[in-house]
Amino acid sequence: MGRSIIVALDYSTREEIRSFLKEFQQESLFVKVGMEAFYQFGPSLVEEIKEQDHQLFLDLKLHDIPNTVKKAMKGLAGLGVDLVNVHAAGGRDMMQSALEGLEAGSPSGKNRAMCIGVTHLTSTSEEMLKQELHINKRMKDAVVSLASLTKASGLDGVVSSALEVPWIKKACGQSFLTVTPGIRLEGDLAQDQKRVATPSKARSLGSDFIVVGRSITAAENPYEAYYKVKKDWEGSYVS
Ligand SMILES: O=C(O)c1cc(=O)[nH]c(=O)n1[C@@H]1O[C@H](COP(=O)(O)O)[C@@H](O)[C@H]1O
Repeated sequence: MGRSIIVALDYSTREEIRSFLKEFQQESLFVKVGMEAFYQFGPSLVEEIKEQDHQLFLDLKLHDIPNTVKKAMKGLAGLGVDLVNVHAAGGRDMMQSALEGLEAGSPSGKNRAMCIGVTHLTSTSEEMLKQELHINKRMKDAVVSLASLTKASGLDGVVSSALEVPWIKKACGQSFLTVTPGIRLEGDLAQDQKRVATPSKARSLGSDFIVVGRSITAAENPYEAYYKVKKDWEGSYVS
């Protein structure tokens, strides 16, 4: 898995998803199907996207008791997606059970999907961390703590904001994947996101994948917006 853009297909109709993907028949994308689309359109949407040869992140952020997460992951593994996630706050047993479920449900001869842990949502500020979650830590330390637990549980990486990536890489190693939402093009509104970065900033901080939703999907021309994000992301590449 190389560094790339993951487009969050947070559309409320299947038609909008289809017409977005229709623009990319010549190019294989990495897309994300999250709760909004999956809860409405279900596994058949995943099958439809996989048939078009796009890579797929199924973002359902599982967070439940270990046994439930294991069984749920076993079911999701059969969909043949490339990347799935859980909330790291579910703990070590839950994360290990997620991996066991994924392995048990993966079709024989196929690698299991990559599995990552969500640290602190990019919609959480340091103030919220203290006032609402009663975690008296700097955001970077709270994120690194969950990233280290995720790594110790055997997962492949984490979701965090781009701003914490250098500390995650320092604590968990360069090959530990960092998937970073909260991405905005210069001048775009942050909306509900609190920890944001531009694609070029995320790249320079070392993100492996940026997750981009509204900067692309809510643009007047999503196709052009995708290439604008791509140019900003790739333009600042430092090898
Ligand atoms: O797991 C995620 O993908 C995720 C984690 C997180 O901390 N923050 C976050 O925004 N996301 C997802 O990333 C996407 C960001 O969308 P935009 O804010 O529209 O770019 C949404 O689909 C969120 O569900």
